Formats: sequence, C-alpha cells, structure tokens
Amino acid sequence: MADALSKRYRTTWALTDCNLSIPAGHVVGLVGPNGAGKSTLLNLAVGLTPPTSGSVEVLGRGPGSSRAQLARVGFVAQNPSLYTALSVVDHLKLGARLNRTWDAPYAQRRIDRLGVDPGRRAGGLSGGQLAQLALTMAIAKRPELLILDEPVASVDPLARRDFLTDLADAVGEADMSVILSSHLITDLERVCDYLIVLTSARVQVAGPVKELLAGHRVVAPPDDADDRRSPSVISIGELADRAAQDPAWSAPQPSLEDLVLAYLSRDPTPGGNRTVLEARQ
Ligand SMILES: Nc1ncnc2c1ncn2[C@@H]1O[C@H](COP(=O)(O)OP(=O)(O)OP(=O)(O)O)[C@@H](O)[C@H]1O
Repeated sequence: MADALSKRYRTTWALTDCNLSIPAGHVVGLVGPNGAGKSTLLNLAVGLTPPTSGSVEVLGRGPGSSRAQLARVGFVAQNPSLYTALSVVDHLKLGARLNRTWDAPYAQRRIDRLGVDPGRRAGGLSGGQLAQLALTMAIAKRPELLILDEPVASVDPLARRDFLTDLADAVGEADMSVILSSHLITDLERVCDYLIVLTSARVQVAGPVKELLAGHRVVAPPDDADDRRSPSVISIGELADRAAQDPAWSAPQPSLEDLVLAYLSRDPTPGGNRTVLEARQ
C-alpha cells in the first residue's frame, strides 16, 4: 500500500504522488518505459531506499522494519548481488542457514533442472545463470510476497517460460503474492492478474486485469468506413464524436497489450496528449 508516495533523487522525481492499495494474493505486473520509476517503487517497497514524502506499507508493516518482516518478503533486484566467491551449492547452504522457511528440495530441484554445476562459483556464472540462482534463492525462501525487478530480462526464452510456469505453480502452492516488473507484456499476460502501468514517475492505471479489460474499449472503424485507420486508441472526446456520428464503430474489449500500450503512449505532462482508451463502466 502506497500513500502519496514520492521519491526524489537530487533534482529528479523518480516517483510522484503514488497511491496504491493492492490486496494480497495477486500476481502484480508492473510495466513502464525505461526510467519510469519501476525500480524506485520496488526499492521503496523493500526498504532499500526511504521515501522523500508519503508512506509505503508492505504486508501491513513498514518495509524492512524488522527481521521478521524481512523474512516475509523475497526480493530479486534488477542486478542481483550474489557472493561471487561462493559456489552455487554454498548459496543454497547459506539460504538454508538464514531462512527458517527455506525449501531445500525446491531449491535443489530447480538448480538440477537448470543444469548449473553446483560447484561453480557465482562469479563464473553467466548473467542469465546468476539471475536464475537469485530467483531460486528468492522463491526457496518461501516468502509471503515475492518482489522481482525484471527477473527474466537476461534469461533465455525456454528458461523464461519455465520460470513463469514455476512462478505460477509457486503462487498456487504457497499462497504467495508477487510483484513483477517486466517490459515483456506477453509474459505479464501469462502470469499477472493485477496490473500497474507507471510512466514518467506516475501511476497511470492500476487494478485487477479482468476489471481493467472489462472497463475499457478499443475503438475501431466499421469495415466500410472512409477513415481506414486501423483499430487504435483514440481520445475520449474523439470516441464520443465517432459514436455520435456513426454507431457502427465497434468498440471491442482490448487485449492486455492494447491496454498497456495505450497507457504507455499517453503523455502525462500537463496539457500533453491525453489520448487514452475509452473507459466504460
Ligand atoms: N540512485 C539514483 N540516483 C539518481 N537518480 C536515480 C537513481 N535511481 C534512479 N534514478 C532516476 O530515477 C528515475 C527512475 O528510475 P528507475 O530506475 O526507478 O526507473 P525504471 O522504470 O526502473 O527504469 P528501467 O526500466 O530502465 O529499469 C530515472 O530518471 C533514473 O535516472
């Protein structure tokens, strides 16, 4: 839960007046262009950086407020920091020592499946293998909330598919909530049931995916229209004009990709292009 949460780095506002209230039990997709503020929001949620103003609560408490609270949240940063001198198996042993809820069979199974030599030092792993090890550590901790900052960016397509399947299974088995930032909308489409779109440091839209899709329409010209623009996002004003002029204009429900792209292409600057998908309740 974020309440008027803002973060400034020197002169840059990385997050502005962010209000969110996400119920537990969701797999939340966080999407936005480079520099939108996604990592900042996730870092605030795990207590890695303090807010400039406003407040954030995770699982009902301040982030990182106690050891017990830290144990409830798993986090994989965009560039996961592991101990380069320690081997894969050393990491798993460390995980077991530090976490009372450590799921050793799961961790072992996942490492076996990845085909990574358990004796290999983390410093000698590829970027993708490091990401996989960090993910394994985070899930094996069996947190109540798992926060993943672009976890699959450096992972190959097959491993990405397996990871998403793993994640969905882990959520089902362990009653775990997940917040996952990604640029890959198809991945979000596969696993997320809650969406946050962040652009230019501001939340543009947030809510359960089903409700968001049901509450929006893509406006498409009829087949015989003179105006042959492809179905696209149009402004609310334009939609009203179109519908008044020609009720044959169809307005089907968007896909998640339509919805995300519409909000990403919205210019949030004051007086900017307010083009959005039409919302119909
Ligand atoms: N430690 C920092 N010091 C100064 N500015 C920062 C710092 N961290 C982030 N920023 C700035 O804050 C803004 C938001 O950055 P952030 O990393 O949160 O974006 P992001 O959405 O995660 O981007 P990406 O998709 O590229 O990872 C950017 O303008 C960035 O340059």
